[in-house]
Amino acid sequence: MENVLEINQLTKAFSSKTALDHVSFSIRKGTCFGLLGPNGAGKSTTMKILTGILSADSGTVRMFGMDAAANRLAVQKQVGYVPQEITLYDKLSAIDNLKFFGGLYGITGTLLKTRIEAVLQETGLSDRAKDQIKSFSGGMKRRINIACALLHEPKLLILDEPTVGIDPQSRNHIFDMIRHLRDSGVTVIYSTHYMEEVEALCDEIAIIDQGKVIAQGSLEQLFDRFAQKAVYLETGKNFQPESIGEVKKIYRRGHGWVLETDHPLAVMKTLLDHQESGDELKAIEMVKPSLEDVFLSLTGTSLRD
Ligand SMILES: Nc1ncnc2c1ncn2[C@@H]1O[C@H](COP(=O)(O)OP(=O)(O)OP(=O)(O)O)[C@@H](O)[C@H]1O
Repeated sequence: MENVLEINQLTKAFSSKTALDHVSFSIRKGTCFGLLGPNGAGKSTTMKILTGILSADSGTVRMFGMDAAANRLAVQKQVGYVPQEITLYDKLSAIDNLKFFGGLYGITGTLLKTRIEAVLQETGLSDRAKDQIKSFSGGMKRRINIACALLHEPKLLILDEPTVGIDPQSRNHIFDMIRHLRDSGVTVIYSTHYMEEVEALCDEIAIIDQGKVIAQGSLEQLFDRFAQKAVYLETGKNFQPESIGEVKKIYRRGHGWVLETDHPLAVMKTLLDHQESGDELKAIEMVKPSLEDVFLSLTGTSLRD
């Protein structure tokens, strides 16, 4: 599958602060790509370089097969950007905001009318079209902000932490919109510091920390490479966890034990065999790996810190 975006060795510093340190990744057409990292990792800086708001100190960006710096206008026409800060006119209605942003993209007349109807439908806010933005919840404002970025039917949609501080209903709506766009062939870059969002939404992920991409791949690849596999079990009093082979580490969790192992199936079989020989087994399951485990194993710190 063709790459919509190829970033190679991107660097950016603000005075003495290195924001991006040789960042490279590529994104395939029609995928949702998650840029995951803590505050200050460099996510916004990367996105601002992609949209031409900032220029990189060094490195290259290729978009749709073109050098982005040399073909800024041609590239920009195919990119929709939803910045972290909501940029709407509070005193204007949703529809007037959309007319304004449509004008910025050079869309006018019947096409503008059709596109406004389409994006309002996509955001689920058609019935609020004539209401002033100041009467909208944070989540609804965010949805209109996304609608603005979709007016010109971009092939690549870049969203910078779009769910910070919004209600669950709007969040679910945004997720549905993104999935729908992705399924219709739009490529999406989604930045967040919420691991659960990346797990729910993204096909490919780059984990960024202190300006560096520290891991990249699909969820399965990241779990496979970086998350410790484990088995959780609850047993009767006689259980002696030390007696289980192939276990690297054992610790208590809730009413049971977590057994870290590179061979969870073999450990589960051993445990089930033990049960046949009289040990009381109340629960046994594989521990589902998470991006939190991946981040912890890569950096030694928690993303939630
Ligand atoms: N205009 C600027 N001037 C000085 N430093 C900046 C500027 N913009 C970003 N930085 C610094 O660059 C680093 C990366 O910031 P960036 O905003 O890209 O991070 P982020 O991952 O998007 O985090 P956040 O979620 O907090 O926005 C941070 O240390 C930040 O303080």
